[in-house]
Amino acid sequence: MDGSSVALVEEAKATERAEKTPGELVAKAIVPVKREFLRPPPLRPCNDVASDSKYTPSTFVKEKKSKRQLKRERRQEQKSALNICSEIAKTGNVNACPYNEKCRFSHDLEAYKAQKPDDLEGSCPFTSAEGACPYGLACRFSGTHKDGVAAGNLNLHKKNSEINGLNKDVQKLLWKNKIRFPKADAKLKLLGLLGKANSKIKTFEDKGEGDLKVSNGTHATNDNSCGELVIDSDNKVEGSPKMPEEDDVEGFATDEPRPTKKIKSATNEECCTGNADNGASVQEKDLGKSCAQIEPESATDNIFSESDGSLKLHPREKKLIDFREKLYLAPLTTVGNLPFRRVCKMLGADVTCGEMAMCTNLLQGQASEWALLRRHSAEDLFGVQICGAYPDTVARTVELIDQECEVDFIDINMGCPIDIVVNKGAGSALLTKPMRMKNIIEAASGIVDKPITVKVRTGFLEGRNRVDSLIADIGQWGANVVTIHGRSRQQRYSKLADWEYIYQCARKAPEALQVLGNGDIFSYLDWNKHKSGCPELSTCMIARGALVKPWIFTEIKEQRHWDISSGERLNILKDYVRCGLEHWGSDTKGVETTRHFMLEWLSYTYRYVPVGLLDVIPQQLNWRPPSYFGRDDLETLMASDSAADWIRISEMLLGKVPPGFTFAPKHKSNAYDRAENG
Ligand SMILES: Cc1cc2nc3c(=O)[nH]c(=O)nc-3n(C[C@H](O)[C@H](O)[C@H](O)COP(=O)(O)O)c2cc1C
Repeated sequence: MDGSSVALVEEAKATERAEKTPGELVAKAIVPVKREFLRPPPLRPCNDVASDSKYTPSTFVKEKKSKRQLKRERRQEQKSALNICSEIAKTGNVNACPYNEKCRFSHDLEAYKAQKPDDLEGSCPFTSAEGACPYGLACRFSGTHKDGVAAGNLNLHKKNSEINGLNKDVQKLLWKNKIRFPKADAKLKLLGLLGKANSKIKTFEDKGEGDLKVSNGTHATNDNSCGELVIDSDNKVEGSPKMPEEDDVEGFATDEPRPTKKIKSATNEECCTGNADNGASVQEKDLGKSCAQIEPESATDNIFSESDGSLKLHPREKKLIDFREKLYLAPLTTVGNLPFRRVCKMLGADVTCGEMAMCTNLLQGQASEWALLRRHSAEDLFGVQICGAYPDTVARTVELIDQECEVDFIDINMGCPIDIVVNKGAGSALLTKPMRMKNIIEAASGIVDKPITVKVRTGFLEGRNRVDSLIADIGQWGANVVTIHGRSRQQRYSKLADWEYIYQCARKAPEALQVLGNGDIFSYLDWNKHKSGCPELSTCMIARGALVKPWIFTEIKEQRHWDISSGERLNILKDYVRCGLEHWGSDTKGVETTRHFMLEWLSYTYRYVPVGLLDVIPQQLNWRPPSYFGRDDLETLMASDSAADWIRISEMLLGKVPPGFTFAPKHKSNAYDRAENG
């Protein structure tokens, strides 16, 4: 079909839509937009945002480069004028860097200044903070810096607002496999789970879970990824954004490659590795004694004290959290990053949770994975989510997080549907292995006083729901909360969430186990319906509803449909940009990382149709928006499903994209039934 015939077909479809009654549109899951706002869809070669626009050239899939080649290119890029050494940028003094010519970054201040793009509009996000901007001359808002104020310390800035950074010393010990896990191992031994047959913890050379990479792009791990991305010189997403301090702040984790030589597992098999048969009968005092016999190689090699009283496996007093009525923003890989969570907090979310982090990657000290555990001071009720296939990996991760991070609860993802996770036996695969599920929950909950929560789907296979038969056990095993996403793994996002089944499970749950429902909540009426439909539910979790309209939390709190204006929506994006620049940095890299994640988010926000344009209120999450005009140009732009228009929005807030810019959303939001991580 040529262009003009496509246009005719589209126009005919639009006319047909305009002739349908609101009821007929709803029956077809199309948003019933008032007739006067409808318009024919703009002409595009195809409806796939990834191939849309001049910004996404067909060369998007690049040839695969070897690790060595990538490393060489990275080094060259670091030395180029684009990447000024942070010490020099901070002070403006070319002699300020203690590494001199050994520094990996450019010291050519004049060349840097010559190529530095003009400042962006707006003011530096750090100017109101104590001290001055930690990015100094490299800040894209440096013109707004106060003269004569020395650049601030990035670490200090972050310390004031962000916690849960991985300590560099701990990271090195993790790399060397020299951290020991007395609580986890004692508990595993007690449960008879520390024997070789059960232990799946691998050394770095093992190509097991640790090499987990996710093919569909929703979550990739080992070499920088998982939602926190690094943008390379072409601004193509490669992995996790390197937190600035990973490079240059003493004491924080780094993305430097781990040592390659074969490392012996520090687990003392004789002492701590139990025998699967005898574990359950081992006496507590014997456990304590045998573990205490291990001589750490040096005092600093063993960060956990051997005389830790917690080795005594007395049942712990859990610090319980009452989730009732609390508005819970779901864990969301990639898009549920710290700046997004801050925005949701501003708009009324009560509970936030980090993006899913893989246990094996955390245990290997991968900085990009640890970045997923970061928490902002605004997140006053915060949990992290982990995913693992075996009790030992999960229990050790829980012990490590308990030791290293400040979190209010730890959630175990037992619902992740993506193949690479499921194929390793983690995520929703656990729904087919109740014994493994039991062992994981018992081991994890037995070693910390923080609540252990689990997130599940209804079951693995369509029509074979499992959770109702497990729910009493889940409580018995030690979980304090279970969140049920009302779909099976097989179902992914197709069909509506089965809330009747969620209610059934909630009614069967023991009193001590709080049950949270999850699926398709998109308005305060959805929320009210589930809360009143099943008083046994403690609360509900909101995922895509918050992505598409983060003000859903305000709507629920204020019990209204907010006919939000495009200007108000833009202000929310501005807040995100400010939080993004604070988190990822106000230098070029930080700006582009912020842009990248904002674009990921914008690949959801266009699905919102303003209340004032609707024939039927409220909009439902599974309805597809037709093409329509907004009440002003900005509203029309915000309704676009084109990546080029999302980029235009980003340019309103973060300046022009660099030459050769490409963007394709990780989660293709126009594919309504794609699998995500939960
Ligand atoms: C982009 C995206 C990322 C997600 N990442 C996670 C995750 O990291 N962990 C998780 O348990 N669920 C994840 N999920 C699933 C959601 O938390 C939630 O269970 C699911 O979307 C159903 O809720 P909803 O209908 O409100 O969207 C993700 C969902 C989306 C759309």
